[in-house]
Amino acid sequence: MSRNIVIFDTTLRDGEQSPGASMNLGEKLEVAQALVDLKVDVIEAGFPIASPGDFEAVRSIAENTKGATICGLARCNDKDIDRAGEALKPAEQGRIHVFLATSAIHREFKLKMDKQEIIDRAIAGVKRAKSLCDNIEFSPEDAARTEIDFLCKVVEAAIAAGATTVNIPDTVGYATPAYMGRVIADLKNRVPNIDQAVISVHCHNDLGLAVANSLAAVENGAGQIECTINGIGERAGNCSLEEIVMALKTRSDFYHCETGIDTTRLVPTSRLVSSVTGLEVQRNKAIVGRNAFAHESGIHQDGMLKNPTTYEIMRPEDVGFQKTDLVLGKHSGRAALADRAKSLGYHLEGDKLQEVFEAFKKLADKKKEVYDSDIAALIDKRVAAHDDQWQLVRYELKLEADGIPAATVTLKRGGEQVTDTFFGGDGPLDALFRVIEKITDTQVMVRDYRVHSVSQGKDAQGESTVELEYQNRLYRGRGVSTDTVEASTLAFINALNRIALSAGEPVKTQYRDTV
Ligand SMILES: CC(=O)SCCNC(=O)CCNC(=O)[C@H](O)C(C)(C)COP(=O)(O)OP(=O)(O)OC[C@H]1O[C@@H](n2cnc3c(N)ncnc32)[C@H](O)[C@@H]1OP(=O)(O)O
Ligand SMILES: CC(C)C(=O)C(=O)O
Repeated sequence: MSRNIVIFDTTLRDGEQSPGASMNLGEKLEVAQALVDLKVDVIEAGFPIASPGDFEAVRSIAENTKGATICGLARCNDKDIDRAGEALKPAEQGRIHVFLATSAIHREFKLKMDKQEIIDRAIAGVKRAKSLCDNIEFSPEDAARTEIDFLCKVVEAAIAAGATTVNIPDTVGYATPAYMGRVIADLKNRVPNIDQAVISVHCHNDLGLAVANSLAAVENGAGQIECTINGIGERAGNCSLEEIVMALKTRSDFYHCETGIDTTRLVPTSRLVSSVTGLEVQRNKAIVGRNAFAHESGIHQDGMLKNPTTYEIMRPEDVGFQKTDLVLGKHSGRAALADRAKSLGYHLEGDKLQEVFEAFKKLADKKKEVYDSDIAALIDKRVAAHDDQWQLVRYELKLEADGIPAATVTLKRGGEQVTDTFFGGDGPLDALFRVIEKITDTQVMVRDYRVHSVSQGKDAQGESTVELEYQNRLYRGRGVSTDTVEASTLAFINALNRIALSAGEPVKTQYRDTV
């Protein structure tokens, strides 16, 4: 049976503690709504005593954001707790999160309290918070560096005083997975009232282990994970929400746990947080980085085209990316090149594929990434290099006395030059296309046709693009000229040449002499 793990998001509190990540009220409300859409269970909206702005952010999120528990942080003193209680008043479901450090280092140097004072203060703080709100979380800050016997005592006292969630922070990212797992197992085994509260973990990433430590905690019985979008937070950050959620989902066979997160919202939420905080997501960041579903090497791309499960353990659509990205570069092979060419409207195989592949490898040695426009240019250059391709010599358009268009076109190919005329059609351009079909002996359907200006002024260049259907495949053509009719004619011929290049000899078809 699957166990539900509560996802506690602290992007707006610990995440905002990343240097330079401050968000204004409007941005915080927007992020809070995105977190609701993502379906997190708890949103830690801020630390109300920290400033009037933080108080107003927590109050306003409590008032306006429905669909998640809204939490406010407080030190273990009356002023902080009362301020948090006040900010959370408008919430449908509120939670006060009281923290007090318990490790020897923090007791001695920071708080200057002995063990008994810590226990007494924790009990008093939880009781005060409980008088304002039913849902209370208590965190023994720096728990991972706290003596385990003392930690058990503090946790037992906090639960007895009314804490409904006990959060075990690895405040300085000191734990390792086996160690974190053991702390949680010890609390489960040694604290008599532990089952009266949810055990939570809050892991920092100083050793790059925040997600691994959180997973180890889950494996040993933790029921809540504290995390942030993109893993932002104090210093090296916190456990990344997207990574922990996808680890639990992808390895549900091992953890037998689930979360309520709508994982298709992960990428949009990551982008929103990155844009409001100004903290960029590194390209190779797991789950949401630009390269997370990008493949550049030929062997991987070939495997991906045969079956995506060969090189992907998750589907990009499941986290909110549109699709896998097969990036063409110096490590790519023929399979990926042919696939990309196909998506651009060319169909390469055999010798033609080999010829373009050799030119592609030379280019890829010089360029980091080969873009679609590079591939199209390579293939088009090959088209132009062949004198077995049709070229426009001249064209003439007239309207006959009865208003019927007449298009006369001269095309050449190698040593051959052909002139022909077509009368009729759906207009002058249709007449032009028909006569070209007649000369080239190729019958196509025009699926799309566009003209737009690509430069400015009276002598602006017009660019025409056409999309032709031929034998159930689409071929695109492009033409540029200051004369838009000529641009359209060139685009049509360009597409017909691509048909010839890709499919070998044009298939002879009957010319349609009626519209
Ligand atoms: C691990 C964490 O992430 S905890 C959250 C950290 N986040 C923040 O600190 C962000 C917001 N903080 C702030 O705006 C300010 O620090 C404030 C407003 C909370 C406090 O400011 P100040 O009153 O000027 O105190 P300052 O920050 O200099 O020092 C912290 C004081 O809180 C005490 N303190 C620290 N933690 C606790 C606690 N959990 N319970 C009670 N007292 C605590 C410290 O001992 C120190 O007290 P002292 O001045 O008597 O030595
Ligand atoms: C307040 C606590 C949970 C915290 O942020 C930490 O210990 O890192």
